[in-house]
Amino acid sequence: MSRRVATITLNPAYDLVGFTPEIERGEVNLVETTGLHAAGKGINVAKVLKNLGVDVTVGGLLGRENIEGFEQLFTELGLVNRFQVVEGRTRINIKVTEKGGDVTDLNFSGFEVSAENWQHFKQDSLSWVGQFDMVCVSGSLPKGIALDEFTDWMKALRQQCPCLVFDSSRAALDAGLLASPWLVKPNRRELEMWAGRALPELSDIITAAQTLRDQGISHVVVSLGADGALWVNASGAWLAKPPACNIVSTVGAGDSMVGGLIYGLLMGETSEHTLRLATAVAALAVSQSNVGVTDRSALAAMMTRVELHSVTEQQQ
Ligand SMILES: Nc1ncnc2c1ncn2[C@@H]1O[C@H](COP(=O)(O)OP(=O)(O)O)[C@@H](O)[C@H]1O
Ligand SMILES: O=P(O)(O)OC[C@H]1O[C@](O)(COP(=O)(O)O)[C@@H](O)[C@@H]1O
Repeated sequence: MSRRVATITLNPAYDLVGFTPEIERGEVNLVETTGLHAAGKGINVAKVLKNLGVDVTVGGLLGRENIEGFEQLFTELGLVNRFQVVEGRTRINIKVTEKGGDVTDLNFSGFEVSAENWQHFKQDSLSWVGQFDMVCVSGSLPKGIALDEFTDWMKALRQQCPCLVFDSSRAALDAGLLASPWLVKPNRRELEMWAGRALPELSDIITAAQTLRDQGISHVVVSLGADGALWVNASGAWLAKPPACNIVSTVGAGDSMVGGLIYGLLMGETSEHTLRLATAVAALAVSQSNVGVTDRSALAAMMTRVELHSVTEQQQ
């Protein structure tokens, strides 16, 4: 029986989120705490999907020593928990928003994964991923997981579940892309790092996205921060732009977009509708301290404010 969606987060995090008018480097900065959330990319995606009414299973690796906040979240949201517990602590990441809306991320390192942990995780995850309509792998890799091991696991995952969604950065992004996932969502900076060059114009981004498509990736969605997102697939290319938003925290904006994309695709919506929805979900996320869709009417209203157009050959 199909079990809808599973998200896998190999390196989750508690996000300590706060606000200070202006960060002064090398000085003592007083920060107003806006939240401490059990998070990490796949967990944020799962939260959005669950809010939208989709059954979600969450998996990956979690540190034993500070697991309670995650267990509480899974129970509260009714997420099916398939995380493997490893020795050590899940990391805490610090996210500080300044008055202009800039966010500084301090992403720390957490537990280290032993060879035995990784073997067990591979075996276990590959025994259940095939039950799902879509599987989303997102985020960085903890210490102990070699890049070639990650590529091999992603390839095996792709065999089990063709609709593999992937969102990562730096070396883990490069390693995961070698498995040709079904959908990938880099942000502009991540795409530039993968491409090894700056991508200043929309046409540069489209060219890089097409290169990824040529490598067997069906859907390439490039998120562009306040400028919105570009989606390139076999049917065309579209650009969505959100309205100007009051920024509380952009943390989880990308994850919210991934959640919206998965939701639209799962529901069989068109690319246009799905991109509009995902852009609206992400716009709501930046106006709050945490991710999630708590008000469906606010989402519907935000969708009407997203500007969306097809990117024609001429514009490309
Ligand atoms: N300042 C903003 N105003 C409105 N929407 C935003 C803003 N920043 C981000 N978003 C939305 O969130 C999406 C993801 O943000 P982005 O910064 O590109 O990704 P990531 O969080 O992965 O770095 C964007 O495509 C956009 O739809
Ligand atoms: O796994 P990474 O790449 O280190 O990122 C982890 C961080 O990304 C987040 O999932 C937020 O991601 P986005 O802002 O890209 O949506 C945080 O919850 C977490 O602290």
